[in-house]
Amino acid sequence: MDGNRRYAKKKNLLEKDGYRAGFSVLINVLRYCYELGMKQITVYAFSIDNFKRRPEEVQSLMELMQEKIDELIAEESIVNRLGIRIYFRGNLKLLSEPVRSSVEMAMAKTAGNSKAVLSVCVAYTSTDEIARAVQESCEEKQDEIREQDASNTGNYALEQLIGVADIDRHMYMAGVPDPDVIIRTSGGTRLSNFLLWQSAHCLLYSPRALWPEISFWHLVLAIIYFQRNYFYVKEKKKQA
Ligand SMILES: CC(C)=CCC/C(C)=C/CC/C(C)=C/COP(=O)(O)OP(=O)(O)O
Repeated sequence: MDGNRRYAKKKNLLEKDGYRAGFSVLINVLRYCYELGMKQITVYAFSIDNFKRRPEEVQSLMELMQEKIDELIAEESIVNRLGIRIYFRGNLKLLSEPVRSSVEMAMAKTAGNSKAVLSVCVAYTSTDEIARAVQESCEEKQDEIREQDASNTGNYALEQLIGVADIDRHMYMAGVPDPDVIIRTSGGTRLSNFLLWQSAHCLLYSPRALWPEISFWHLVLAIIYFQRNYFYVKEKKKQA
Protein backbone atom coordinates (compact mmCIF):
# COMPACT_ATOMS: atom_id res chain seq x y z
CA MET A 1 0.00 0.00 0.00
CA ASP A 2 2.69 2.42 -1.14
CA GLY A 3 2.32 6.16 -1.60
CA ASN A 4 0.31 7.44 1.39
CA ARG A 5 2.79 10.16 2.33
CA ARG A 6 3.22 11.25 -1.30
CA TYR A 7 -0.56 11.47 -1.54
CA ALA A 8 -0.68 13.65 1.61
CA LYS A 9 1.96 15.95 0.12
CA LYS A 10 0.17 16.12 -3.23
CA LYS A 11 -3.13 17.02 -1.56
CA ASN A 12 -1.60 19.32 1.05
CA LEU A 13 -2.72 17.08 3.89
CA LEU A 14 -1.04 16.08 7.12
CA GLU A 15 0.94 12.84 6.83
CA LYS A 16 -1.47 11.03 9.15
CA ASP A 17 -4.39 12.05 6.94
CA GLY A 18 -2.58 10.41 4.03
CA TYR A 19 -2.61 7.17 6.05
CA ARG A 20 -6.29 7.70 6.93
CA ALA A 21 -7.07 8.01 3.23
CA GLY A 22 -5.03 4.84 2.71
CA PHE A 23 -7.13 2.97 5.24
CA SER A 24 -10.40 4.09 3.59
CA VAL A 25 -9.09 2.74 0.30
CA LEU A 26 -8.21 -0.54 1.97
CA ILE A 27 -11.87 -0.91 3.00
CA ASN A 28 -13.01 -0.14 -0.58
CA VAL A 29 -10.48 -2.57 -2.02
CA LEU A 30 -11.69 -5.30 0.34
CA ARG A 31 -15.23 -4.81 -0.93
CA TYR A 32 -14.13 -4.81 -4.60
CA CYS A 33 -12.01 -7.93 -4.12
CA TYR A 34 -14.92 -9.65 -2.46
CA GLU A 35 -17.26 -8.67 -5.29
CA LEU A 36 -14.70 -9.83 -7.87
CA GLY A 37 -14.45 -13.23 -6.17
CA MET A 38 -10.99 -13.00 -4.58
CA LYS A 39 -10.89 -15.07 -1.44
CA GLN A 40 -7.36 -14.37 -0.21
CA ILE A 41 -6.06 -10.83 0.12
CA THR A 42 -2.77 -9.93 1.77
CA VAL A 43 -1.68 -6.37 2.49
CA TYR A 44 1.72 -5.06 3.55
CA ALA A 45 0.77 -2.59 6.26
CA PHE A 46 4.00 -2.09 8.25
CA SER A 47 7.45 -3.54 7.70
CA ILE A 48 10.12 -4.13 10.32
CA ASP A 49 12.13 -1.44 8.49
CA ASN A 50 9.25 1.02 9.01
CA PHE A 51 10.14 1.03 12.75
CA LYS A 52 13.19 3.09 11.70
CA ARG A 53 10.99 6.02 10.63
CA ARG A 54 10.69 9.11 12.87
CA PRO A 55 9.31 8.03 16.30
CA GLU A 56 6.33 10.45 15.97
CA GLU A 57 5.43 8.91 12.62
CA VAL A 58 5.67 5.35 13.95
CA GLN A 59 3.60 6.35 16.99
CA SER A 60 0.92 8.05 14.89
CA LEU A 61 0.67 5.11 12.49
CA MET A 62 0.38 2.63 15.38
CA GLU A 63 -2.39 4.75 16.97
CA LEU A 64 -4.22 4.87 13.67
CA MET A 65 -3.85 1.14 13.25
CA GLN A 66 -5.30 0.50 16.70
CA GLU A 67 -8.22 2.85 16.04
CA LYS A 68 -8.91 1.23 12.66
CA ILE A 69 -8.64 -2.33 13.96
CA ASP A 70 -11.45 -1.48 16.39
CA GLU A 71 -13.52 -0.21 13.42
CA LEU A 72 -12.71 -3.33 11.42
CA ILE A 73 -14.06 -5.69 14.06
CA ALA A 74 -17.13 -3.70 15.10
CA GLU A 75 -20.34 -5.78 14.90
CA GLU A 76 -21.64 -4.14 11.72
CA SER A 77 -18.26 -3.62 10.04
CA ILE A 78 -17.71 -4.59 6.41
CA VAL A 79 -15.41 -7.38 7.59
CA ASN A 80 -18.20 -9.00 9.62
CA ARG A 81 -20.92 -8.29 7.05
CA LEU A 82 -18.88 -10.00 4.32
CA GLY A 83 -17.60 -12.77 6.61
CA ILE A 84 -13.90 -11.95 6.27
CA ARG A 85 -11.46 -13.58 8.68
CA ILE A 86 -8.48 -11.40 9.62
CA TYR A 87 -4.99 -12.64 10.37
CA PHE A 88 -2.09 -10.38 11.37
CA ARG A 89 1.16 -11.90 10.20
CA GLY A 90 4.65 -10.89 11.16
CA ASN A 91 6.95 -10.66 14.16
CA LEU A 92 4.09 -9.56 16.40
CA LYS A 93 6.24 -9.42 19.53
CA LEU A 94 7.84 -6.28 18.07
CA LEU A 95 4.50 -4.44 18.45
CA SER A 96 3.73 -2.45 21.58
CA GLU A 97 1.53 -4.20 24.13
CA PRO A 98 -1.70 -2.26 23.30
CA VAL A 99 -1.31 -2.79 19.55
CA ARG A 100 -0.55 -6.46 20.05
CA SER A 101 -3.70 -6.87 22.17
CA SER A 102 -5.83 -5.21 19.46
CA VAL A 103 -4.29 -7.42 16.81
CA GLU A 104 -4.92 -10.57 18.86
CA MET A 105 -8.46 -9.50 19.62
CA ALA A 106 -9.15 -8.88 15.90
CA MET A 107 -7.91 -12.38 15.04
CA ALA A 108 -10.00 -13.97 17.80
CA LYS A 109 -13.14 -11.97 17.01
CA THR A 110 -13.12 -12.79 13.30
CA ALA A 111 -12.13 -16.45 13.75
CA GLY A 112 -15.69 -17.55 12.94
CA ASN A 113 -15.77 -15.74 9.56
CA SER A 114 -15.18 -18.05 6.63
CA LYS A 115 -16.06 -16.34 3.32
CA ALA A 116 -12.65 -14.78 2.65
CA VAL A 117 -9.31 -14.15 4.38
CA LEU A 118 -7.50 -10.86 4.86
CA SER A 119 -3.87 -11.22 5.96
CA VAL A 120 -2.38 -8.00 7.27
CA CYS A 121 1.42 -8.09 7.37
CA VAL A 122 2.68 -5.98 10.28
CA ALA A 123 6.18 -5.94 11.77
CA TYR A 124 6.90 -8.10 8.75
CA THR A 125 9.80 -8.60 6.40
CA SER A 126 10.38 -11.66 4.28
CA THR A 127 13.98 -12.10 5.38
CA ASP A 128 12.85 -12.14 9.03
CA GLU A 129 10.10 -14.61 8.15
CA ILE A 130 12.52 -16.95 6.36
CA ALA A 131 15.21 -16.75 9.07
CA ARG A 132 12.66 -17.50 11.79
CA ALA A 133 11.12 -20.38 9.85
CA VAL A 134 14.56 -21.96 9.33
CA GLN A 135 15.38 -21.52 13.04
CA GLU A 136 12.08 -23.10 14.09
CA SER A 137 12.51 -25.97 11.63
CA CYS A 138 15.96 -26.68 13.13
CA GLU A 139 14.55 -26.47 16.66
CA GLU A 140 11.81 -28.91 15.73
CA LYS A 141 14.37 -31.41 14.45
CA GLN A 142 16.83 -30.78 17.30
CA ASP A 143 16.81 -34.35 18.53
CA GLU A 144 17.54 -35.83 15.11
CA ILE A 145 20.28 -33.24 14.53
CA ARG A 146 21.84 -34.13 17.91
CA GLU A 147 21.68 -37.82 17.07
CA GLN A 148 23.58 -37.20 13.85
CA ASP A 149 26.03 -35.11 15.84
CA ALA A 150 26.55 -37.92 18.33
CA SER A 151 27.10 -40.50 15.62
CA ASN A 152 30.15 -38.38 14.84
CA THR A 153 30.41 -39.54 11.25
CA GLY A 154 30.79 -35.98 10.01
CA ASN A 155 28.11 -36.73 7.42
CA TYR A 156 25.18 -34.42 8.03
CA ALA A 157 22.03 -35.24 6.13
CA LEU A 158 20.30 -31.96 6.90
CA GLU A 159 18.63 -31.95 3.50
CA GLN A 160 16.76 -35.09 4.56
CA LEU A 161 15.76 -33.56 7.88
CA ILE A 162 14.68 -30.09 6.76
CA GLY A 163 13.06 -29.44 3.41
CA VAL A 164 10.94 -26.77 1.73
CA ALA A 165 7.72 -28.15 3.26
CA ASP A 166 9.17 -27.89 6.80
CA ILE A 167 10.19 -24.27 6.27
CA ASP A 168 6.80 -23.53 4.67
CA ARG A 169 5.01 -24.76 7.80
CA HIS A 170 6.88 -22.28 9.98
CA MET A 171 6.28 -19.21 7.81
CA TYR A 172 4.12 -16.35 9.08
CA MET A 173 2.16 -16.97 5.86
CA ALA A 174 1.68 -20.70 6.55
CA GLY A 175 -1.63 -21.95 5.16
CA VAL A 176 -2.08 -19.03 2.75
CA PRO A 177 -1.83 -20.00 -0.93
CA ASP A 178 1.08 -18.35 -2.76
CA PRO A 179 -0.03 -15.10 -4.39
CA ASP A 180 -1.05 -14.96 -8.06
CA VAL A 181 -0.39 -11.24 -8.37
CA ILE A 182 1.38 -8.71 -6.19
CA ILE A 183 0.12 -5.18 -6.78
CA ARG A 184 2.59 -2.51 -5.75
CA THR A 185 1.09 0.93 -6.09
CA SER A 186 2.91 4.19 -6.95
CA GLY A 187 4.75 2.65 -9.90
CA GLY A 188 7.56 0.94 -7.97
CA THR A 189 8.70 -2.44 -9.28
CA ARG A 190 10.53 -3.55 -6.12
CA LEU A 191 9.25 -6.16 -3.68
CA SER A 192 10.74 -4.36 -0.65
CA ASN A 193 11.16 -7.55 1.37
CA PHE A 194 7.56 -8.70 0.88
CA LEU A 195 6.65 -12.37 0.26
CA LEU A 196 10.03 -13.22 -1.30
CA TRP A 197 9.63 -16.93 -0.50
CA GLN A 198 6.04 -17.08 -1.75
CA SER A 199 6.40 -15.05 -4.96
CA ALA A 200 8.50 -17.46 -7.04
CA HIS A 201 5.86 -17.69 -9.83
CA CYS A 202 3.88 -14.59 -9.07
CA LEU A 203 3.13 -11.66 -11.38
CA LEU A 204 4.05 -8.15 -10.32
CA TYR A 205 1.65 -5.39 -11.31
CA SER A 206 2.52 -1.79 -10.54
CA PRO A 207 -0.02 0.88 -11.37
CA ARG A 208 1.28 4.47 -11.25
CA ALA A 209 -1.55 5.55 -8.92
CA LEU A 210 -0.65 6.16 -5.28
CA TRP A 211 -2.35 3.75 -2.86
CA PRO A 212 -5.05 6.22 -1.73
CA GLU A 213 -5.92 6.83 -5.41
CA ILE A 214 -6.62 3.16 -6.17
CA SER A 215 -10.10 2.59 -7.57
CA PHE A 216 -12.23 -0.33 -8.71
CA TRP A 217 -10.85 0.11 -12.25
CA HIS A 218 -7.26 -0.31 -11.13
CA LEU A 219 -8.23 -3.70 -9.71
CA VAL A 220 -10.06 -4.67 -12.88
CA LEU A 221 -6.93 -3.79 -14.91
CA ALA A 222 -4.82 -5.89 -12.51
CA ILE A 223 -7.15 -8.83 -13.11
CA ILE A 224 -6.99 -8.39 -16.89
CA TYR A 225 -3.19 -8.29 -16.62
CA PHE A 226 -3.32 -11.53 -14.60
CA GLN A 227 -5.69 -13.20 -17.07
CA ARG A 228 -3.46 -12.31 -20.03
CA ASN A 229 -0.49 -13.90 -18.27
CA TYR A 230 -2.32 -16.71 -16.51
CA PHE A 231 -1.18 -19.53 -18.78
CA TYR A 232 2.47 -18.62 -18.29
CA VAL A 233 2.01 -18.69 -14.50
CA LYS A 234 0.11 -21.98 -14.64
CA GLU A 235 2.82 -23.62 -16.77
CA LYS A 236 5.58 -22.41 -14.44
CA LYS A 237 3.72 -23.75 -11.41
CA LYS A 238 3.24 -27.11 -13.13
CA GLN A 239 6.95 -27.37 -13.94
CA ALA A 240 7.99 -26.41 -10.40
C1 LIG B 1 -5.55 -1.41 10.31
C2 LIG B 1 -4.74 -1.30 9.08
C3 LIG B 1 -4.52 -2.51 8.30
C4 LIG B 1 -4.24 -0.08 8.72
C5 LIG B 1 -3.40 0.16 7.52
C6 LIG B 1 -3.16 1.63 7.32
C7 LIG B 1 -2.20 1.88 6.16
C8 LIG B 1 -2.75 2.41 4.90
C9 LIG B 1 -0.88 1.59 6.30
C10 LIG B 1 0.16 1.80 5.25
C11 LIG B 1 1.49 2.04 5.92
C12 LIG B 1 2.69 2.27 5.08
C13 LIG B 1 3.97 2.37 5.82
C14 LIG B 1 2.60 2.42 3.72
C15 LIG B 1 3.72 2.73 2.81
O1 LIG B 1 3.47 3.99 2.18
P1 LIG B 1 4.31 5.29 2.60
O2 LIG B 1 3.68 5.92 3.75
O3 LIG B 1 5.72 4.86 2.81
O4 LIG B 1 4.15 6.27 1.40
P2 LIG B 1 5.33 7.01 0.56
O5 LIG B 1 5.95 5.92 -0.26
O6 LIG B 1 4.59 8.02 -0.23
O7 LIG B 1 6.30 7.63 1.53
